[in-house]
Amino acid sequence: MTGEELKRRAAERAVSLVADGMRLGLGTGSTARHFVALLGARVREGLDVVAVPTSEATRAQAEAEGIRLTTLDETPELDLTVDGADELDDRLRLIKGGGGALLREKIVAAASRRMVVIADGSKRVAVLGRFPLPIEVVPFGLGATRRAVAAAAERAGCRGALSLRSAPDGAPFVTDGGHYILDGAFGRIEDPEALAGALATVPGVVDHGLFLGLATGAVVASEEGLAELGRL
Ligand SMILES: O=C(CO)[C@H](O)[C@H](O)COP(=O)(O)O
Repeated sequence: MTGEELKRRAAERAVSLVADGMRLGLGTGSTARHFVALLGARVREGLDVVAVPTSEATRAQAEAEGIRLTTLDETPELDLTVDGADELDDRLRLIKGGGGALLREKIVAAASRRMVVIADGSKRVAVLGRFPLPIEVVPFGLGATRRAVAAAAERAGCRGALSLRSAPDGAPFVTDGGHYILDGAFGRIEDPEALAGALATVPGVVDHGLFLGLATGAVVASEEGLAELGRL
């Protein structure tokens, strides 16, 4: 089975969790894209839901699928968010933000009663950190913020290169919120909570891709079948 087929399998299970009347959060990335496509098919069959997208890319896809959209201003509490992840551990701690949407993804997940992660088996790790940690920063003061991020990470036991993410044209990648992303190649993050706490003290850091205590469940698809973690 290809990676895309595995992602679709996980998305199919997540779509089965959606019921009429639900207020949904729609994730971002190639796995979430399968979910939005499958959800769109159910909406065209008559399913009545309303959804908040976590990126402009997902907004465009959801609109094209005919999914009714809302905002967290109109609908501040959601029933279920379904999103992908770059890594997840057995305690449902995540690294997200490979697609650059981590800030809206975290706001939407925090506004949801349930957040279900959909992923293929390659995303499951024993210890977070193989995937570089995205850290969203304000462009102003980038040099100083980068130094402060490095110092904060070191206090939490993490060292590694902090690379400014680039767009395909070589310019800095700019998030939907107008920020830059530093990708921290820390390797093993032994204490994600300590790192999250340390990063939160740095002025100029808007947010980071550690999602701790947000995911309530996960569907992980591999050749062996679907593994379900936590509460779906
Ligand atoms: O956090 C994300 C975007 O900001 C994505 O959920 C994450 O990067 C996983 O993407 P994919 O499903 O394409 O592997």
